[in-house]
Amino acid sequence: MQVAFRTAAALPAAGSCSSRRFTSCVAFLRPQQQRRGQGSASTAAAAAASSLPHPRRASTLHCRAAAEASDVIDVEGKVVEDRVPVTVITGFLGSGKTTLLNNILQRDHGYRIAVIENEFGEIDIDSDLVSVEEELDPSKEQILMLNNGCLCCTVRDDLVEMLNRLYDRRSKFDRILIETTGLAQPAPIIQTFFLDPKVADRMRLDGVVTMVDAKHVVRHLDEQKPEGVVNEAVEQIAYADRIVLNKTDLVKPDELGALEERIRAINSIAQVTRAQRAEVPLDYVFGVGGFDLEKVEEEVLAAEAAVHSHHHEHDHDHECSGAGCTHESHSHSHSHDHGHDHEHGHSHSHASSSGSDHECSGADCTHHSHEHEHSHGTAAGSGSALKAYQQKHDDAVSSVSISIEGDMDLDKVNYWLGGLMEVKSNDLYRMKGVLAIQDFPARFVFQGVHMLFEGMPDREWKEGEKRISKMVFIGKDLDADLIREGFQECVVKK
Ligand SMILES: Nc1nc2c(ncn2[C@@H]2O[C@H](COP(=O)(O)OP(=O)(O)OP(=O)(O)O)[C@@H](O)[C@H]2O)c(=O)[nH]1
Repeated sequence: MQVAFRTAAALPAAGSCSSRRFTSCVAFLRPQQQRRGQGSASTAAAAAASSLPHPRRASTLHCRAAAEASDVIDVEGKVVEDRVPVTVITGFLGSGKTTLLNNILQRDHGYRIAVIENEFGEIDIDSDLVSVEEELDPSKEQILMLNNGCLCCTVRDDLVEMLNRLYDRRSKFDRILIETTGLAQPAPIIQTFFLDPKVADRMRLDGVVTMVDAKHVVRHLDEQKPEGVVNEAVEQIAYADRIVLNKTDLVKPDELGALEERIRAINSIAQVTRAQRAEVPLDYVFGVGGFDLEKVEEEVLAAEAAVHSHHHEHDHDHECSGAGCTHESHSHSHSHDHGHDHEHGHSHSHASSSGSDHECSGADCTHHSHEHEHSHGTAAGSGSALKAYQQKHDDAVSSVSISIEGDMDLDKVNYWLGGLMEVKSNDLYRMKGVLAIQDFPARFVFQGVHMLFEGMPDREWKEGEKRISKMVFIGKDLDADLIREGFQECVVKK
């Protein structure tokens, strides 16, 4: 049996990066680091910083120090996670959240699961649909209802209270599942697990699983909302760690690729799987570790691979025969098929419903002038290994993935990333990255949600391994060029 004791992780001294977990080496923006960096900071970072209201970034960034105090360290010095894993199931109305929940609860997995259902209105319908007993029974799942509004806004305090009440009966369950309403915005729910100190200390957000209705998702994604009003369907995809493209029986098989592509363009980090009746393996939903720093690298790599294959696919399915058509100059090459939803009278703003259908035959064909805004940033940077991609559909929410070879200047990264977060925090939904910092033998991994940021040194760079920094951002109205430029400026000049 392992002996465990609690410890508070010490923050490193200024400039040192020796502790296992630390919050000050990269992008934690101690004011003195900002000032040091300011003189030599990048144009992009300087531009970003010039619009800062005041230089108090350090206080707006979330440090994991508080949560670190709850880390349980075993005798060998390893951190043992003792917080309760929580899975959030979200997805638009009717996408299959309750079906997934039922699937999970009916399986013989051995977990004791506490379920929090969130239902609009006073009449609780969903709990009737969930086939478990409500009575507290240690061997059964329990269902707790939050009926007086949407989890994402009006009842977040209720959620905190309910989570804390649940924790008092910690010995009776192993995991918590939260099913949101179909109109929930995931951000406030996610933030609850980081912002409320008690909850952060007791619970660990394992992952956000988003159900997507293959039949109707395009209609929801394309829905034009008034200025300032969130498109919940887009946001639910953007914040996801795992996406279930459900109800595949209701669309033609050849439409699924385009749907996945549309999803990946919004969120290149999340895994996407197809399903009918929400039938997915349990480990697709549990043990996701979507907010674990230890998993950042694989997710960043997967996001990069997704972007590559997306890029590659479209290089193939686009044919131009016109003299004036040069693929290199195209800002789009997507092949969306939005046609499947037309039975609902849906129309969208794309000039062409399908990039793949499009043939260039005229001398004056310039794809990049098409009304729809599909763009890939291409490899850029003179001689550097910098690559940045942005897939921009009409959805303002997209993923930007950057990878760059060469050591980064810590002060500059701090300054740039802090500036970016300060200026774009509302629009920066999620980000993950692995950085090569000058003179640091270990890689630095980080992840963030809006202004919440955590990072730590990871394994050491191996002998002969290329020191490549990679980052993925998911957000709204992201300027890929500006992000790329700012990041490029952080590379140590030789
Ligand atoms: N054809 C088909 N129907 C499905 C599938 N998955 C779920 N359904 C049905 O779709 C309807 C909505 O599913 P739910 O699981 O209740 O969806 P939900 O996301 O919980 O719905 P809300 O609570 O209204 O947000 C139900 O009638 C399900 O039986 C599927 O893969 N194919």
